[in-house]
Amino acid sequence: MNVIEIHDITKDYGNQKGVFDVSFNVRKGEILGFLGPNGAGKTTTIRQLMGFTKPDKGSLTISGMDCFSEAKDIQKNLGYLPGEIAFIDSMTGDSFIRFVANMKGLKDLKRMEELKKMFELNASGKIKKMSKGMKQKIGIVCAFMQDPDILILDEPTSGLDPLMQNKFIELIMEEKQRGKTILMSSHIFEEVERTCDRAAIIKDGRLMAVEDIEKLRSGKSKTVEFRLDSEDSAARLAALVPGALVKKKTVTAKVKGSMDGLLKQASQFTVVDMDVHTASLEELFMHFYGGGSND
Ligand SMILES: Nc1ncnc2c1ncn2[C@@H]1O[C@H](COP(=O)(O)OP(=O)(O)OP(=O)(O)O)[C@@H](O)[C@H]1O
Repeated sequence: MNVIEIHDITKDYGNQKGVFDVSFNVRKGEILGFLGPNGAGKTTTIRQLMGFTKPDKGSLTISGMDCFSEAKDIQKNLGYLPGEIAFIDSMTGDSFIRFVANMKGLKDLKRMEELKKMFELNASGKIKKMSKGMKQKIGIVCAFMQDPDILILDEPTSGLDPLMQNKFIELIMEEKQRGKTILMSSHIFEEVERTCDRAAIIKDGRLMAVEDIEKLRSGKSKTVEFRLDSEDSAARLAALVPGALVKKKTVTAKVKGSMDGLLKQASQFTVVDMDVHTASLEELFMHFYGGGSND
């Protein structure tokens, strides 16, 4: 069952800016990573999901309700972490959190206290004097304290140090265990790899792919390097393997999927050494961005 549905939306800001013909869904209990370079259209899409702007064409629904006309009802059961939080700088962090809790009609503040403890947040000072990381923690507390079933998070770990990024990943995994549905935009592929079931990749306002993280992993290529006993053997092996490169006694080949064929070819020669390099998920990520190669 889909909780979030985006049907063929276009929001055209002119000059090729905006989002164009974007469609994807987030299933119940799923964590979907929304990835893309700066200016790709992640925030534009998220703002339409929040009902802040209306698409020029297409529709968005959350739990079957229209994101624009029924935004108020949707937000009763939704946690939202904006990319840039509109703080009231003269307030203390604690008074801001209480202000948001009041707005949401939240009476039980137990979860809020748990979250503050989890992120080691002392929010008693004025927001204007806080670091970006502290402000981000306040945003996280505000998004999760109501214990909503659906969460929309725009670059949730932005500004957090590595320790706090890990805490955030723990929190996300806990929430997933508890059946929450989460859409999370990110620049950090490792974070998406560790937490998400699927990734939707957007570039220049257009959706490039929606893939299972498992499938992305299995689609990665490996670079295999053989060192043979002679230059002659190396040249003969390279001639058997399409696309292989040869340099003196070394043969380098790229493989996607099973390595069996390549190993059988190499076993006809005397292999002195062998090295296998698996493309990192980040390399794969760059491939989707069009900024590198991972063929
Ligand atoms: N209100 C607006 N008017 C005109 N152009 C806009 C408006 N909002 C966003 N844009 C442009 O639309 C494009 C998509 O922006 P968006 O903020 O959605 O990207 P993003 O993927 O969230 O990027 P980032 O990772 O930098 O946050 C950008 O080129 C941006 O400048």
